[in-house]
Amino acid sequence: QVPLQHGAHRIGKRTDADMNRWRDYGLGEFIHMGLYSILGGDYNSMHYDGAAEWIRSWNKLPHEVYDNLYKKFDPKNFDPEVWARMAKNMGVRYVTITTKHHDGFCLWPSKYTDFNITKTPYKKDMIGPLVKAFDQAGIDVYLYFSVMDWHQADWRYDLKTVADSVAFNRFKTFTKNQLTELLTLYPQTKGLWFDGTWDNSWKKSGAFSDSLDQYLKKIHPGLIIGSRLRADDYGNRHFDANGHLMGDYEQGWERKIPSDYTATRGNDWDCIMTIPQNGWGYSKTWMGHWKTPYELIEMLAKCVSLDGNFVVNFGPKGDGTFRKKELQTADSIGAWMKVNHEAIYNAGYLNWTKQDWGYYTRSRKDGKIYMIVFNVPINGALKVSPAKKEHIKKAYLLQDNKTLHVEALDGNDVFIQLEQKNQQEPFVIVLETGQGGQAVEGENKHV
Ligand SMILES: COc1ccc([C@@H]2N[C@@H](C)[C@@H](O)[C@H]2O)cc1
Repeated sequence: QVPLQHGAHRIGKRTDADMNRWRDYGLGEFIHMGLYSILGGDYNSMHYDGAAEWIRSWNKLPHEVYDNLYKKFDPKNFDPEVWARMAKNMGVRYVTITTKHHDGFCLWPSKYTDFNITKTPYKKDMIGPLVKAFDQAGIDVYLYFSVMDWHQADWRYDLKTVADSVAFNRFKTFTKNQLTELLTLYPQTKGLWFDGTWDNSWKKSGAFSDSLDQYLKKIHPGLIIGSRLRADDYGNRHFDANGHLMGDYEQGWERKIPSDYTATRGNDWDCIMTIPQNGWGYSKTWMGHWKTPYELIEMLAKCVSLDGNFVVNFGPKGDGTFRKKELQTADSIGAWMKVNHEAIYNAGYLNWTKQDWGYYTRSRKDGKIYMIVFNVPINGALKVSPAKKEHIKKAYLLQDNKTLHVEALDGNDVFIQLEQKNQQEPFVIVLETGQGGQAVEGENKHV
């Protein structure tokens, strides 16, 4: 064990009520809205092929052109109730909204910089109405905040000179002030989602990141902060020099999902995912493959089966509306969740052997076991190998309670026989199990 002042202060999961609520979310939504939403990845009829919210870093776009976009920022058709209803219908239980991305533009009336929404034609605060609308819809709100701030003269990528450190100390104070402002203006906020913390300047500020984390939780008890905020004494991020997670959950799964349970290291975690291949802010022309609702539902099932949450990102247009394909995606996921949410909400990992047909989840409320089926075998027989002392007593379709035939195999394995094999979308089977005792009777019991 390396002695650390600013490594993990808690070993193992955080288990208070706020964190237990976070663990049970299952499905979430991310929203990226900012000046970049105006351009949609294009400038001067050229298309930037990077992530649209990074267009300011494109050498074909002069910084002062980008930074003057605030003069055009006017989401005329923005309606927080519409955003909240879309999320509610999709079945999400938490939403993370960008308050300030790397470009430094603030969607709230910050008194620490004029580069904020009150100086735009729109003038009004967007964060307050969104927090209120989501909160009233029963959706927990988290605020995305980029530490890296390209607009602030005191931002530094590295600390090479005394002057760098003097400037960066001013920057740290600015950052702490803005975060205090956000938590004071929007007390319903359940957590902060930090980004832009990979540069050397921040890696050398482990002590500050630790004291900031503790300060924010002191002024906002219960606040949830992932592992992307802190650096330890040696600049390690997410996991300290002793391999312990620094944060309330692992926040590294961006556009990727753990391969198996081992890869989660037993921590809480969530995966944030773009619907296109990459790109978080609105892009007029989507590059590459647009994930279907089927693919997103399979990612959701996989995340929950590995004790994580799954968060789908949306990038509204500069006028404050969502593109049609995003609305359709939210609708399709919502339709599936209406029927199958029992297998997703308050559910998590089950230590049974993974089978080809799909994923197991187990309810944290009543221990019920769910099979989320994506691949039906040609013979319609779904293999289930319960853990040693667990036996399948009954199997039925969640959508219509139809009991399915269970055939005992060797040991306490079973085949669950599907009567029809032409399902058009993923479906859920509920398993009722008994500890010990007699397995389900099978006609041709193998001896
Ligand atoms: C590969 O480097 C990056 C840096 C920043 C990001 C930002 N994190 C996501 C949550 C988006 O905000 C993206 O701009 C993504 C990849």
